[in-house]
Amino acid sequence: MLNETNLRGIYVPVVTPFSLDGSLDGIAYDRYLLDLMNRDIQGVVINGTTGEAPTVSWEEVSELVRRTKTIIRSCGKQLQVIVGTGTNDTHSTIKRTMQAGALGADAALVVVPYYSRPSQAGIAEHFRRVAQTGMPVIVYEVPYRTGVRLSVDTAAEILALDGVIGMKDSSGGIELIAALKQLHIAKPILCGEDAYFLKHLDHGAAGGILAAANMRTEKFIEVYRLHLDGNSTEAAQRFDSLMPLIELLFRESNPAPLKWLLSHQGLLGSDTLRLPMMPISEALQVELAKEMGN
Ligand SMILES: O=C(O)C1=N[C@H](C(=O)O)C[C@H](O)C1
Repeated sequence: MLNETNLRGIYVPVVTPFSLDGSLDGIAYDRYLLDLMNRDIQGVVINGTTGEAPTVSWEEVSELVRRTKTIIRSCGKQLQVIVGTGTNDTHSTIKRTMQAGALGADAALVVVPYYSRPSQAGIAEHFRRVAQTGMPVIVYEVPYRTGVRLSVDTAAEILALDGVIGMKDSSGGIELIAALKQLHIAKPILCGEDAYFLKHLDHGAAGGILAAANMRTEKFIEVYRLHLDGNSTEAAQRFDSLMPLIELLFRESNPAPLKWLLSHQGLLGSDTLRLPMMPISEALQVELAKEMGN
């Protein structure tokens, strides 16, 4: 199980591979995950934004968790498995969070409830109830997707809950992490906005959940370690060299560019997405291939 001490380092949010007919491609998933096993990451995140959570059924998520646990075990690895269980309904979020625990997940990534635009009190109550499940909970703050922004006070209140072990900050800036660190919040905050990774580390982030770390994983790990060792100039140099890739991967909706690259590299059988997500433009394909040197 994850806790507030071991939630740190680089986590890779995994894509959900689909066959050309749109069904889950378990064979491609196993191949892709086996390739990730060769890298020195802290863990994987299933059913995050990168995993196309809105169009993946809970049965499919369960299958991905089972496959992931089997592969990690067969490789003799100790990788942490975080599963996205958040919905915009407290009841179903609690149910999924408990089911993720039963499947062997180490923590649940719970997005701030989207679409309904609940009050700050409603959001805090949502997390209080989910935290009572006993599953370690990571709060996922991504206001440009949810339509509602956590206030600093609400974020601090939620982070103070027993059972909430940390936060993934995709708030689109440094204001939230800076304010929480000013309040001496000790629970780990992971960067969830790739372009801000270095800035978040500068403000005390404990690591990152970064879609771009599917590519050039070792370089992201180097940035993290160099920064940890106080070698900020070298960390900045390494990070600068990652910025063109990050910019391309987020130029069109994540994870479409990443899926295209993974299929271009032969790790996925196709770059199929489920509607309303669409494949990337030809212009971006050309730029991505050039950036990756193939
Ligand atoms: O899959 C995730 O979790 C991530 N989500 C962010 C987003 O696209 O909103 C980006 C981050 O790299 C990983």
